[in-house]
Amino acid sequence: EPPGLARLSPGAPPQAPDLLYADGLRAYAAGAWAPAVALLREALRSQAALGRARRDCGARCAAEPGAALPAVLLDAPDSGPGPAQGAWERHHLHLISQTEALRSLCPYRTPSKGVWRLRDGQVFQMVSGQFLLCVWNGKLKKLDLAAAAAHTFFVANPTHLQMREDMAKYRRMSRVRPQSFRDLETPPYWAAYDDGLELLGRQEAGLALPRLEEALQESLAQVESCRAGCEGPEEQQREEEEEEGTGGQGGLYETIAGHWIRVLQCRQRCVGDTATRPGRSFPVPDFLPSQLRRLHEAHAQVGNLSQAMENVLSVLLFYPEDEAAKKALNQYQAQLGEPRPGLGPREDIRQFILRSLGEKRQLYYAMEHLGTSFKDPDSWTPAAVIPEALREKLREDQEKRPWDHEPPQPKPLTHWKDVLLLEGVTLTQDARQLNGSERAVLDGLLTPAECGLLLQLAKDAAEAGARSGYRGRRSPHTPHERFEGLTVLKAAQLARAGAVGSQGAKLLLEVSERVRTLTQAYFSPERPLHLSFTHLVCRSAIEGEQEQRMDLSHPVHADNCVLDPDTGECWREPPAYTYRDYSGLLYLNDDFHGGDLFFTEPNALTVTAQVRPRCGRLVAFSSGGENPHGVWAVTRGRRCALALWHTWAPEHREQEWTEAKELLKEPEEEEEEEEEEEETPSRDPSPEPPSRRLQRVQDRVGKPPRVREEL
Ligand SMILES: O=C(O)CCC(=O)C(=O)O
Ligand SMILES: [Fe+2]
Repeated sequence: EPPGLARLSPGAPPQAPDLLYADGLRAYAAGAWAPAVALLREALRSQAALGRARRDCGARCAAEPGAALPAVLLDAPDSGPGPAQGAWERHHLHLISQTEALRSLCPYRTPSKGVWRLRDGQVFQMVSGQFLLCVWNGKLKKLDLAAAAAHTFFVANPTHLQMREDMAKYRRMSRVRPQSFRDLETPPYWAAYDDGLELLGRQEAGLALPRLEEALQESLAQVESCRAGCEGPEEQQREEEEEEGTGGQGGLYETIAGHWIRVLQCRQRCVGDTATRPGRSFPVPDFLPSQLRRLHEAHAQVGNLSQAMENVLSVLLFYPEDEAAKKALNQYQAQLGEPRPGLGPREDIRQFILRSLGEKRQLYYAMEHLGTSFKDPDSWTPAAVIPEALREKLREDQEKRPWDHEPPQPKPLTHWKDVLLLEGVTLTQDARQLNGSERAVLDGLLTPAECGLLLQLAKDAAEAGARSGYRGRRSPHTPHERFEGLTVLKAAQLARAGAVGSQGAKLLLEVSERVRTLTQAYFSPERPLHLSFTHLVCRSAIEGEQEQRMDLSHPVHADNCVLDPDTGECWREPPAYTYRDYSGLLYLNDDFHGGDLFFTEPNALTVTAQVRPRCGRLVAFSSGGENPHGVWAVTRGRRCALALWHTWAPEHREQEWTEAKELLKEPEEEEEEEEEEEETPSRDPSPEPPSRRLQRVQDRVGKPPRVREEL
């Protein structure tokens, strides 16, 4: 056991969680598993206690306005070099400093500096404490806790590949019960809300009510807790600014006002934060109204009409024009008979809305007069709260809003203008956006009709295979998916035999050439690339085997070398296809669940970028160790893509491509050629030089291959 570890004594007040965490890590490094687990659990416990203490203190501050103000703050406003402050600012400052002064009395306000640092986005580290916990617990044979910790970590970090594997291992262990996979950090309001909904579904409104009420109370408490935590990161940010010499220049007023605005912005985000969690979310931004709706319905079902009224009136506080709520209100009023003047919305919700609107007013004021920004997370904010001068601009922004979540606007590849083929193709993400060096996502390579034709080809080929006794086999990568692969030559042979349409087979060839041209133009304009292998691959989820899948559709790998995740090295030697230089994946559909492509760091663990397949989308990247990649499990439906690999080495050019091309020639073309050959018999004293024939084939390949409009 390393020296100087924090002492843990039951019942003692919580210690700074970051220090406990650091000690836990030291214990781990020394292999002292038992103290490591104890310290980490204590770190998590004290982190939670800290949150509660802040929340309670915050509530006390709000309840006791008007404490004495430090004179320095009140005297200060004019001392700064900023613009002269008017009465509003003075008043504002007064309010701010009042709250600030009070808050400074809160416990944990000035604990070890590191606590703030911990709060600053390092929750992940705390969660990774869970991760380490599970490793240690595995060693300590506390498997139940290990599985729960692993599950907890995994819910928060679903792309963590190491944990995915560990989870799979725990699931295979017969001693770990399914109930062990519980989320230690699921907020209680979620469990309560889920229970409430389930009971409502079973027409058990009476039992549902206490659970739904608990969910609402707990969510409001969680929002409070989040609000109370809004000062830590800001505090740190200010410290850093000061260290960098960027802070403190605008005078005390600017510093405090800036701080206050950041606090308000943070508080406004709290409902959203409470409503969201990786892997699970309430309908945001309707988090509170949606709970109130369930509540009024449940109360009405059990005949609590006055409570049904209170809840529906609360919904109307958010959305005064909500038709369904207005209708329900009328109905409840009619059922109640005599008017009840004393009945109003719930007090907790009324207070919540009043406070939130007060904050929004201040934020909009600052936006209008101090030039700060504020993105209102709520859709229920009444227009009257927004200053006239800002409304027009915000409305425009709102209209743009759906694009906020879309990938960056594709830019046309103007510098490839000379490549006629590229008409309609756009660059959606470049290497920088994909966090790599040689990676790109291009869209618009196929029309929907072309995708349809290639999907049909894959389907017909699979059926032809099934008829000849070849069943779609299990994927080589996972037992939970079927895998069908079709090469260009096989497609051409099947077309020749009439088993698949020749249009699809021809398109397959044409499209692969389209991808090659693009890949070369983008990554290797100076040095020709050749196709070395083209494969139309479909992966289908096997029904009934998709519950809690932990495996991948395609494990992380690099395409031209053997990846060693431990060292991050990639060995360019067999069995890898070492001659592959650039990879391309051209997707044909998106009507399946899961199946996104992802890139990782060379450790094969940290996901650096993800791409959702869709018709006509090409992901192209260099095939080496700089681009380890994999595919998330396909859990429903069928995912089809054209996988292509390019090489600089002409000797590795795909022979089958040329054979397929020959096979697919139309009879007239062949006749034409035969005729020509007859015209120039080999006996001819001046035979056509071989290059001429090659030229003709190339002409055909090179004739505007854009069949898109014709399809
Ligand atoms: O289908 C994909 O998105 C990736 C497939 C892949 O990486 C491969 O076949 O090497
Ligand atoms: Fe690959």
